[in-house]
Formats: sequence, structure tokens, C-alpha cells
Amino acid sequence: MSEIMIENLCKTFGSKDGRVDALKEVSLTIGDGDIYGIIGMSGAGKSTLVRCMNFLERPTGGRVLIGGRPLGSLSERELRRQRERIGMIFQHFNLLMQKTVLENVCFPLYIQGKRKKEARKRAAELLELVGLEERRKAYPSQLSGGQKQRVAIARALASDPEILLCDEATSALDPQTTSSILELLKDINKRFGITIVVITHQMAVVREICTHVAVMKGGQVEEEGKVEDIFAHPRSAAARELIRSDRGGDMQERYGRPEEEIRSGRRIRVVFSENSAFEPVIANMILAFREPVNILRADTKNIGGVAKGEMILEFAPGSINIEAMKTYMSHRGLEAEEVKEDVEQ
Ligand SMILES: Nc1ncnc2c1ncn2[C@@H]1O[C@H](COP(=O)(O)OP(=O)(O)OP(=O)(O)O)[C@@H](O)[C@H]1O
Repeated sequence: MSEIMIENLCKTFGSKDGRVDALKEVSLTIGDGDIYGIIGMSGAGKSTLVRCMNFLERPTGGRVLIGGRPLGSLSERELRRQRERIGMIFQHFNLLMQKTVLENVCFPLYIQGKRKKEARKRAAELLELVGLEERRKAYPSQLSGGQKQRVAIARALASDPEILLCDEATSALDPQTTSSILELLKDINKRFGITIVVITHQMAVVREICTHVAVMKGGQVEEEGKVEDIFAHPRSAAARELIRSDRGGDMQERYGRPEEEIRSGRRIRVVFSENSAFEPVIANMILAFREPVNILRADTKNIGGVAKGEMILEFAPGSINIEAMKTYMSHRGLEAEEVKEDVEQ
């Protein structure tokens, strides 16, 4: 069992400039086998939270339970054992530059006391899993960023972890390499049932692989739930802002308009899971109400493998048909919600 329960977690750092409350009463549950995203802007407390999950950082209040066992009650030896069951990967890979790819993956196996032959055999299997068996003799400096992260993933898997913590693991990679690393993580989750926690500031990463997400701001969880629900109905300003800044989608070039062109008039955000049905509904609505509607942005996004369409519509200033048009859309399966001023620049 690798369920992670976080209860009222607090972390306060003391410094010469005063106190910093990096985590304020954070509570969440990460289910066994989930791919769980923790998203927020810089300074939100994400790294502190993930470091508290394996007690690399000791919380100042609250509890962390893994598989029902509170980490705070473990002896140092038990804690070391528990940490072996938690792999970690980082933005800057943290590889040993003087060692070959194979030796990098062998490293945690040597620490566990494995013999050289056994460790090399296991490391070779893991390199095959991440698609790098042919680069086993290379040094990290000879690899691309994506390949380095694959080595780091193989190394993290060497101790057969139940949990993999990924701290901004794709932030240093280009979008295409990011997608291939996310695919690899998804595959690992599916094949081995490893619970994966993804720390990121990019909504695109969350929607590509995560099942659940917690949105953090100022050391607190602003919103938490299934990715598709939060994408469709973001409740907090922090979630709306992250969704708004999530660019990338194949329809955008066709419809995309620079945001400077956004004028007055009420705006709504429409979400639908089959984007092909957008156009007839909107076109028929314009015909039915005989009123112009401005498409400010249209986009498709891949949320956990399902294509979701998103559109920002602007109604004519002073229109009296807005509520009727929202009802028209909702009767045709389009989820519509008002876009508040605080999410537009
Ligand atoms: N060791 C430390 N000593 C003092 N303050 C710290 C320490 N570590 C983190 N903080 C502070 O705690 C807050 C949360 O930092 P944290 O690194 O967890 O945020 P984050 O969401 O991961 O942001 P980033 O993506 O920029 O790392 C910040 O105000 C940070 O300055």
C-alpha cells in the first residue's frame, strides 16, 4: 500500500529576515496508484511539500502517513527503509558526471548492498525499460536533457519504489521531450502500479498525465480534485489563472486572437469533450438569437488522453440574451461559465 495521507501539515522556516510559513495546514490524500499533480506558481510551497513527504524536510506540524504509517513515529532506520521505497527525480537530473550511465543506475543498488554483477544486470534491465540500453557506456555529458532524465528515472526505479516523486522533472526540457518523458512516466505507472507525485508549475503537464491535482498558493491548497473536474470548473482564482496560462492546442492557430483584442462585453468559457460539436452549436446559436458572438480563443487540450475543447466567447456589450444563450448551450451539452475579470490581463 502506498497511499499518502497528509494531515494539517505545517512547515515554518526561520531565517534572519523572520519566519516563512512555507506550508499552512495542508491536507490531502494521494491514492495508491494515482498520478497526482501538485501545481502552483513559484514560492507556493510545492518543493517543501514534496520534501516533507519523505521527511527530507521535517514538518513543524501535522502528519504524513504512508500506507497508514505515520512517518513521525518511525525510527531513523525505519525511515531510511521507507525512503528507499520512494524514488525521486529532479529538474536538473542530479547524475554523477564522472560515472557512466550504467554506473549511475547501479549506484543505489550498491548502496543497498547488491554485488556488482547483480547490480549491473538489474541496471541493464532498467536502461532497456527507459529505452537507453545502447547508451550504457556513455557519460551524462554526452546525453541530451531527455536522455539524462531517462537515466535519472532508471536510477529512481532501481530500488523498486512504491512511490515516485517528480520535482519539476520536465521543466528544463523542450515540449516534445517533455511529452516523451511524461509518456514514460505514465507507462511506468500503468505497468508497475507506482504512485507518482508530479510537482510542476505547468498546467499542460498536469493535464497530460495526472488523474488528480492540488492547486497550491501561499503555502495552502486552494483547490483539489480530479483533473477533468478542475479543468471544466475551476473554483479558485489560482486554478483559473493556471488554466488561462496553459497554451498549446491544435485549434488555437485557426481561431487564436491576441488577447490585446479582447474588448468589453461579458465573456464565458465553454468546455466540451468532442470539439467537433463546438462549431455547429455556436453557429446555430448565433442564427437563433440573431446576435454577434466573438470567439476570443478556441483550443483543444488533451486531458488524460481525452480531447477537451475550450472556447472563450464574448457577447455583444449590453446584450440581454446572455442568460438565454448560456441555457441554449448547456441544453446542448456545452458547459459554460462566466470568465471573471481577475483571469484576464
Ligand atoms: N530552507 C529554507 N529556508 C527558508 N525559507 C525557505 C526554505 N525553503 C523554502 N523556503 C521558502 O518557503 C516558500 C516556499 O518555497 P518552495 O521552494 O517550497 O516553493 P515552490 O512552490 O517549490 O517554488 P519554486 O518552484 O520556486 O521552488 C518560499 O517563500 C521559500 O522562499
